[in-house]
Amino acid sequence: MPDRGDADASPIIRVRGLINRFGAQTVHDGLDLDVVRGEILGVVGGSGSGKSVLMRSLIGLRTPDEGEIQVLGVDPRSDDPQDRLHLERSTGVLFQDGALFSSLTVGENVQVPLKEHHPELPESLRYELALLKVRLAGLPADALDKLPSQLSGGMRKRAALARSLALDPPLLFLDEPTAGLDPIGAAAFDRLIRTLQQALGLTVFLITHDLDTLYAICDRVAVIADRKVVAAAPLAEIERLDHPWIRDYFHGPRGRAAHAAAATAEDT
Ligand SMILES: Nc1ncnc2c1ncn2[C@@H]1O[C@H](COP(=O)(O)OP(=O)(O)OP(=O)(O)O)[C@@H](O)[C@H]1O
Repeated sequence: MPDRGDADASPIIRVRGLINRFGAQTVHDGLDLDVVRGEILGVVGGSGSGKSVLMRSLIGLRTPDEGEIQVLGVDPRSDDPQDRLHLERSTGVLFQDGALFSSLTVGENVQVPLKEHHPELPESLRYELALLKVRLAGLPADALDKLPSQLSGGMRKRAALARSLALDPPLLFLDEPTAGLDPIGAAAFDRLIRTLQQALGLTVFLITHDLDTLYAICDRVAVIADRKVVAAAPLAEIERLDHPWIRDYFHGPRGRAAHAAAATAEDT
């Protein structure tokens, strides 16, 4: 029986010596990362630095060229069906585009993982559970019977979040959840993630370009540069590091504005 990472002290995600290559291009070269149980870890890095490839490796969509990955104590590419099932049931994923089935209503979308993993549940209970998740994600009950195309971009993100929460996973992967949202919608989505993380005790791996998100909700930030995680620490520590990408990102005009906005929010 593998240790499926139930001991509280162990990191919920552990990556060692990860190497990912595409032909002659090396995207990750000896990347190490720990994600601590119960934290929101923001993952940042320049465009093409390998954030999404890292997430794909963690959720088992890509076999790394080298290195070790443990998610909840399990190798995401394990051949053991029990391990794969354990991970599928314990992780929720929100892809950048939401990836909802366009021909299904929001309620049907949320029920997809429930049908797959709990076919024994009666239809009425599945419906009730879908309603609960939709409400948890901050959508009105009448969103349940709408098609994704009938929702705004922000509501679609919430619907996709509701689906990712369908199985009550302890671990959430979010790829740029606020991309494409206006600043007010993005701030509301940030608050929702923070609230859910606290209420449900979630661990969140969150890829973002959004500096406001980092300041508003991330407990720690992992910076990917030079094909590795060059730093993983609370934001206050990251800001002090003398690394060219970190300097440009956090101390450029947008970084200063986000910092000032966060300081103002704390004062009020
Ligand atoms: N399936 C693939 N085949 C070939 N190259 C790929 C593939 N997937 C990713 N890459 C390359 O790997 C690099 C990292 O891609 P990735 O999508 O992880 O970057 P990212 O940090 O998420 O970027 P962004 O912030 O722009 O979304 C890029 O140069 C990309 O072109």
